[in-house]
Amino acid sequence: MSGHGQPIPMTARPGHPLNGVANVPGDKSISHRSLILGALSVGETRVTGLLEGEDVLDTAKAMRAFGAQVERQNGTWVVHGVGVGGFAEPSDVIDCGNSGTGVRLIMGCMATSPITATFTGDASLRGRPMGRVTDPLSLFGAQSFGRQGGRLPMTVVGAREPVPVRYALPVPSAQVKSAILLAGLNAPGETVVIEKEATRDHTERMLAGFGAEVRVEDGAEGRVITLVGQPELRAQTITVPRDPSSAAFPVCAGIVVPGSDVLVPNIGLNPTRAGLFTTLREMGADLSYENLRDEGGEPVADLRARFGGNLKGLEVPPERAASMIDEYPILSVVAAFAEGPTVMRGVKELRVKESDRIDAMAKLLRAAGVEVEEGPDWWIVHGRGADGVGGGAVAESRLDHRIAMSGLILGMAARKGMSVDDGSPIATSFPIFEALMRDLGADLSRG
Ligand SMILES: O=C(O)C1=C[C@@H](OP(=O)(O)O)[C@@H](O)[C@H](O)C1
Ligand SMILES: C=C(OP(=O)(O)O)C(=O)O
Repeated sequence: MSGHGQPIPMTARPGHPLNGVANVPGDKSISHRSLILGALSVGETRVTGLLEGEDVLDTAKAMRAFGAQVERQNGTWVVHGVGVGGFAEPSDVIDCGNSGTGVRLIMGCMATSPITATFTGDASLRGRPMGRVTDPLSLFGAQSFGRQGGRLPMTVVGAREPVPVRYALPVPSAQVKSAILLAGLNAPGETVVIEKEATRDHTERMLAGFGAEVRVEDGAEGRVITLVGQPELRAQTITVPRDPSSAAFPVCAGIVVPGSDVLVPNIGLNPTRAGLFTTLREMGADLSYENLRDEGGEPVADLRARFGGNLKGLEVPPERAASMIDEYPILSVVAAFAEGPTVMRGVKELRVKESDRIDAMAKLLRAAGVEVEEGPDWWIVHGRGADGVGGGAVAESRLDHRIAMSGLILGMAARKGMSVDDGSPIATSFPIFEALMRDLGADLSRG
């Protein structure tokens, strides 16, 4: 769990081109879901390529607390599930560390069982809104008792006689959608979630892969997802693909650090996740998709990112936001090295992530000499061109891995480098970031 150890100050310095192959770790979203769906299945689920970051390890611990067996055997994660409706009541508080995905999905999957669980997390997670999940869970018959504003710690009392739910998402959130679908697993009848904008669809796809009946229809109201409750989920063998959200960091570093040529192999280009790469290409980045192929019904490519030095700012289409929601911090770094403004609208959700990411990046960029304007759900970064960013400051990472990594990538290309006060949160999603960036040639040090 982040935020419990000593802060790790880190500094990145310019003048070191990045070259080589970057093998980024497994997808965080799919890793959480592999453990959770494995725990809700009958039989032995085997998972290779699991992201062994703190967020996912906290979910593994939580699944054990609800009665599943979860073990790592020679690099493969083996889960012996308890079946839908088989969760036991945990004997202690469930600590999900820094992970919004972990806590919200787990609340969903226990909310329709007759058990009670209390959830907490680190200071970042305790500041994030949980009402977006507990409101729809109350429609199944679950109750919740948390702090003011629907904050953790929070106790969820699962419904004894759950009823299925039909719910239109008020916010574009895959976590809320997933919590409802996971709760719907143990409710009789059909649970329906409607989303106006498509958010990442891993839960729907994986539920179908584990044997649940899931229908997805595009209608006038948006995407309508229907799950037939009380299936028997069957254990699966899963190979977790590499994480496009982690790939974003070496890709963007390759684009902004002069002289770089970086290959990031095997990255899924599921349209619900790939918005950043489309945007970078529109900005004029030298980013190519090599060896484009189909794996398990999804497009996959090796991403090759080279420094070109002639990026142009643009307006990111707001309807693209969900498909790149975790990538706005690193996009704002690329935008700083572009010519002209980059306008990002429809991104209110950035304010309720591990930190308020608009505020955190605006302060970081301003400290580096970049002008930023912001409003409740928009921000504009005024680019300074390929060699126009000064840097030379220490930014606060605010218990937010993506802010820490974004600050360090900025430092690799800014004239005076950049430091962050605490790189320890990086271990939540990308534990090998430091070693991987150094292997590419980055001058990245602690202190
Ligand atoms: O479902 C998921 O795995 C995730 C959904 C997104 O959150 P929201 O659902 O809050 O948008 C994203 O920011 C997070 O990193 C992972
Ligand atoms: C928002 C993120 O994660 P979570 O919501 O799971 O904490 C993220 O990884 O950028």
